[in-house]
Amino acid sequence: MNAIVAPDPAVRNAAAERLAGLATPAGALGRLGELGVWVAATQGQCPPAPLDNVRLVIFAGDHGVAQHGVSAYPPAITPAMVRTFVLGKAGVSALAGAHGVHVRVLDIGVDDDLEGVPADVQAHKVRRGSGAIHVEDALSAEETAAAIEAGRAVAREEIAAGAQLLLSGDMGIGNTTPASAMVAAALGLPATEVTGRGTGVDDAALEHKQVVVQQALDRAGDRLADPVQTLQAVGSADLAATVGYLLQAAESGVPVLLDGLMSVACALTADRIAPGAAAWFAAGHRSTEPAQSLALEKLGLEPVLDLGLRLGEGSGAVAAVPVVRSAVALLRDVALLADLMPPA
Ligand SMILES: Cc1cc2ncn([C@H]3O[C@H](COP(=O)(O)O)[C@@H](O)[C@H]3O)c2cc1C
Ligand SMILES: O=C(O)c1cccnc1
Repeated sequence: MNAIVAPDPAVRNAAAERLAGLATPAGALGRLGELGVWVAATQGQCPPAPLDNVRLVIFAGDHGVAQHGVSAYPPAITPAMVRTFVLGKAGVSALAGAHGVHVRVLDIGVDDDLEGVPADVQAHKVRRGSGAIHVEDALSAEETAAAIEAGRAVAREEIAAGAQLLLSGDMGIGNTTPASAMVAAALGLPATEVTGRGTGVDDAALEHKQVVVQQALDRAGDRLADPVQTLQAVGSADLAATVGYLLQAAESGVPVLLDGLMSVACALTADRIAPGAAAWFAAGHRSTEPAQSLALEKLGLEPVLDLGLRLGEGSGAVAAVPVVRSAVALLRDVALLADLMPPA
């Protein structure tokens, strides 16, 4: 594990100074000002460069626990949606098309052979489906390491393709159950405080889902004190790959815009593995899932958008991209007040 170097503090100061000197009233740009300063610090240059190459990776996988009444939808949706991303017809595809974001979908642990989809979608596949976490480990130790390394390799590929900003997305029926367990493990909270409705389960199913999450936490016991063991016991292949992707981005000094529950649960886990990683992350949106807000609070991240969105796929991150680009444009293109005033 390489140490995380923080975004450049000298550039951060220079950017904050430039922001304060813009031809606007002090503080008038609000959160847009702060975001621009963050981008500049992550780039190590002020003014920051425009974000022309923004890249989303959707990590897909199935979850054994989805066979046990925790989702409003059947697992067969997962491979169907992978095909839909490939066709560019999912919710996030529409947003990415509107905002010029490159999308890549990867089958990390889908319980299907996905015959006919381009081979590169399965280039990093770890296994077919992850274990039902309330009764068994999600992964073996070897699979956990392989999934984290797969995510790291994907981040390196995206960075080599010129990524200036990386986004993480998820697809996998049942995945809000392991993601909630990961947040509970990191924060030491009981299932009742973290578990939400995911795709929209009713009251009875929510109660059952809370029991299932708590069973997973109790089964894992002391292993939850360790973030990698947490992934092995109550995570999944796709979530472990997402953690590797986020770790590699932070280590490589490439900023990340986070999405909803799965993305943020993985960011929290990455920051447990490599403290300081979160300095490279910004939060795209606030999801309706309680665990997502709890994790954002722990990471000290304030979401850019709050739209009541609970789609996943990276949609909340992609929706926030124009706001981040706006922040960059302001810090780059607004005159300095001092340059407008006649010399004293
Ligand atoms: C058609 C459809 C498209 C989706 N796109 C993202 N999700 C989202 O919902 C799932 C998580 O919720 P739960 O844990 O309740 O199953 C994940 O697949 C997530 O990406 C979808 C779900 C459905 C049904
Ligand atoms: O927070 C999310 O991203 C989310 C919430 C519900 C279902 N799918 C995703």
